Amino acid sequence: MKSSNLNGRDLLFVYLRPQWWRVPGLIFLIFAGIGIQLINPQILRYFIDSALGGISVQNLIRAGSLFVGLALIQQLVSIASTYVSENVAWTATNQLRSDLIAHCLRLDLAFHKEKTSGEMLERVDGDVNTLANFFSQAVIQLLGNTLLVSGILVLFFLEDWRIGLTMSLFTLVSFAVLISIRNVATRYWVHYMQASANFMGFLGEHLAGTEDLRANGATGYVMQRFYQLLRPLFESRRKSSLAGYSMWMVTLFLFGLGNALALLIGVYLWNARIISLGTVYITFYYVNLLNDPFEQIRTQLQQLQQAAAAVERVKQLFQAQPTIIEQNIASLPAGALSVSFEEVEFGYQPETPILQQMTFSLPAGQVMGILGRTGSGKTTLARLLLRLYDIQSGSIRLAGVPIQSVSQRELRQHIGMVTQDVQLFHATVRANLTFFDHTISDEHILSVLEEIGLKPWLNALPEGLDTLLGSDGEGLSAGEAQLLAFTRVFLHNPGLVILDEASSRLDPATEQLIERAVSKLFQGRTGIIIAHHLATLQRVDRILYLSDGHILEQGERAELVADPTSHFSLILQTGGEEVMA
Ligand SMILES: Nc1ncnc2c1ncn2[C@@H]1O[C@H](COP(=O)(O)OP(=O)(O)OP(=O)(O)O)[C@@H](O)[C@H]1O
Repeated sequence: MKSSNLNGRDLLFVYLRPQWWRVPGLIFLIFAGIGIQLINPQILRYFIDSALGGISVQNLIRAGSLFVGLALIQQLVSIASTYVSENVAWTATNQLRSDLIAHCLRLDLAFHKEKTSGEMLERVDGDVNTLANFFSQAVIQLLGNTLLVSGILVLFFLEDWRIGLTMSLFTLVSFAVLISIRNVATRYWVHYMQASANFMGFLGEHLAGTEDLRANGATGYVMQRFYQLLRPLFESRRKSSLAGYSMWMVTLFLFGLGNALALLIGVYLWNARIISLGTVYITFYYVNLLNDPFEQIRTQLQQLQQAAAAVERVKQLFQAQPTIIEQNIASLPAGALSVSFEEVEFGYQPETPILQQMTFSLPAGQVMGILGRTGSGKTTLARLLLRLYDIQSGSIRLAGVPIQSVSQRELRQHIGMVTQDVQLFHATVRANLTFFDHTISDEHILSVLEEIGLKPWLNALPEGLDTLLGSDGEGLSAGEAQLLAFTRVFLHNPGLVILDEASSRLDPATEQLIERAVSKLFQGRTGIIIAHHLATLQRVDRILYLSDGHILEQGERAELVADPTSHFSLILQTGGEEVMA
């Protein structure tokens, strides 16, 4: 569904329109439910007045049964309308959810780096849930309850104009009082929600970082911050609970007042022989029937505001557009790809350049090692090759083809990247390796695992390829996680592989496995290694030495080694730890 250029109301219309055929049924159910609620007390009046008038027990039983039967039907109608409205709401909002997720996945990295994952969850799930709740309950209740209150007031007038007038005034005043105190309670509630969001954000971040916090002895600091956040949480919660309680008290008082008024006027009119005892009773009954709709209209009005705000935020999210414009006017050849950068300039913010005057080339099938101090731009260079960001000027070509003329999909198919921080999902080993691509056969996966030396690891797993991995690769060593990432690349078979080498030291056995896997990975492919160990550079054909976003030195490794004045030989002589960080 296309939703980017819509205003808030249109957005709702687009998603609710396919549900239109359910609307007449829903309206019928709402009217039926209200009708029964209004009619049923009339049977009570008949019951009371007839009992006093000396009617036969059989007729009384009949009236009683009718009352109970109608009450039962009313419950069934309310179940049916809830069923239909939940269906309307969730079918419409599930479509909205899927469109939002698909839209977010299309947005580029720059957008996602700007938003925290909590914020995205709030947009895609929290706001859409608010809308779903609004459509499933609020619309029905708001509409139904408004009709019910109006119906009750009309019935009061039909009974006697004095009852109608008194009760209409009572309704208006009560409603005004409830709305005005609600504003006070809402203010406290907003404070509490903010304090709670701060607290949850803090908790989430620190629980995720438990390992580092404990290793660095920062638990005391965390506890102190915890107490600092707990205090406002406690205070705002107390205030908002008190405000909520006071509202409840006011509501109770108002209904006590309503009952007293109904009794007073009822008794007065009965004494004057204007109405029957049954009418006194149903006046009393209808006043009590006002209780629920009042309470619900009040909360539903609040939900209406929340839903309006949610629609606005969802609409804004839809309006965010990818800055990377897709073109599909060229394709890349199969096999190893040459890489060339010409006069590339790039900054995450255009006014702050990160890579400047970057010109180098790497022939197809060769391996280039990139080294440089931390922050020199190594990762940025890799991101540009994958076109996660667009450059400000210059050109990047693969096999002579400018990368912006190739579709993102094709680019991803021809480039494999292994980062230091391997993302693993809470799914089977198979799904983690194939990224849920069912066309890759188990035989193929097993042969690649064998080739990479991960077969013994796989054999030790309880259910082989079907074993579920913990989220975030829990239970895997950093080396194993990297080997799994290598397997992904092998299965995918790209022509260019970018490897951000693990900077931490691995145990010698894993190191050896990785060494072997890397050699295989680069066979018949072009390779770029962001190197963190000098030893790694022994395997490369070319060197690119970055400093502060510039190329300090580049060339064939053998030539640079042979030249004693080169920066690279200097690093080799000194061990060069600081540039290999
Ligand atoms: N998403 C981003 N937004 C803004 N600036 C960024 C972003 N990512 C990196 N930078 C900045 O770009 C510069 C180059 O960073 P980059 O990560 O490419 O360096 P690096 O050489 O890979 O460093 P390291 O070896 O520590 O990974 C740094 O100054 C960094 O602060």
